[in-house]
Amino acid sequence: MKNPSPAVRTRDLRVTRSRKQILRGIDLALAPGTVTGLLGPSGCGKTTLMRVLVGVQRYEGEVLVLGHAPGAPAVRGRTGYVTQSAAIYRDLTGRQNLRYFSRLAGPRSRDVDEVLDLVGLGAIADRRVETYSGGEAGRVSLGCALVAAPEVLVLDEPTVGLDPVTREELWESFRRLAESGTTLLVSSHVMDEAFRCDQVLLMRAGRLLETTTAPELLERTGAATLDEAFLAVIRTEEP
Ligand SMILES: Nc1ncnc2c1ncn2[C@@H]1O[C@H](COP(=O)(O)OP(=O)(O)OP(=O)(O)O)[C@@H](O)[C@H]1O
Repeated sequence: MKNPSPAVRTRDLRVTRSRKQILRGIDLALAPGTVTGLLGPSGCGKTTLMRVLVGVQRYEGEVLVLGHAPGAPAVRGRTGYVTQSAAIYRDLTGRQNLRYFSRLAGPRSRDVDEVLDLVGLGAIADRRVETYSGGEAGRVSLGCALVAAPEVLVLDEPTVGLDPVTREELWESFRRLAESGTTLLVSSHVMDEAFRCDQVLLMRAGRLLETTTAPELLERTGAATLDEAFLAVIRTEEP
C-alpha cells in the first residue's frame, strides 16, 4: 500500500432507520489513492454506508474520513458524493453546471474545461442538460463532483445504464483519479466491475461479508465468474 494511514476508516459502524438495523457493525479501511468497489444485492445498505461517509446519515460507532468525523467542516469540501440520480440543473448547460459547482468549491476548484474533457462532455458542454441522454447527464453530475477536486470521492452506481464504451471511459477516469491521489469508493451491481478495483467490499443484509479482490475471490471460491463467487460466499456466510 502507498500509505499505511487510511483515508477512510470505520469501526463497528451501525445505522438504524425506522427501528430497522440497516448497517450492522461495518469495519472497513480505504487506502489513499485506491479504488474500492462496494458490491452487494439491492437493499443491502450500500447507499446508507455512502451517506454515512459523506456526513448526511446518523450513525453509531467510529468513522473517520481524512482524520475527521464525516461532514465536519474540515472535511466537507474535500469529500465528493455522486448520487444515483443526477443532482444537477437541467435548464443550464453542462458547462454552466460545472462553473456553478466550481464557484462553490472556491480556490480549490479545478479548471472547468479540463474536467469537461475528463468526463467526455467537451463537445456538448454548451447544450442544456435537458437535451442530454441519461448517461451524459450522469457524467455532468460526476463532473460537478470532480470540479471541487475531492480527496475522497464516493460514487453510487455511476455506471448504471451506460453503454460499454462510456463505462470503459469512466473506469479509466476513476483509475487516473486514484493515480493522482484521490480515494474512490464505487458501488455497483455489476460484479465484473470488481476487476477494476484495488479492493472489493462484499455486502449483504447490512453486513460486510468480505474485504477482498476479484482475483482472490475467484481463486478462493473456485468459481468461474464473480457472480458465482458471490453466491458461493453468501451460501457459506449467514447474515
Ligand atoms: N428511512 C428508512 N426507513 C427504513 N428503512 C430504510 C430507510 N431508508 C432505507 N431503508 C432500508 O435500508 C436498506 C438499505 O438501503 P440502501 O439504499 O442503503 O441499499 P442499497 O444497497 O444502496 O440498495 P440499491 O442497490 O437498491 O440502491 C433497504 O432495505 C431499505 O429499504
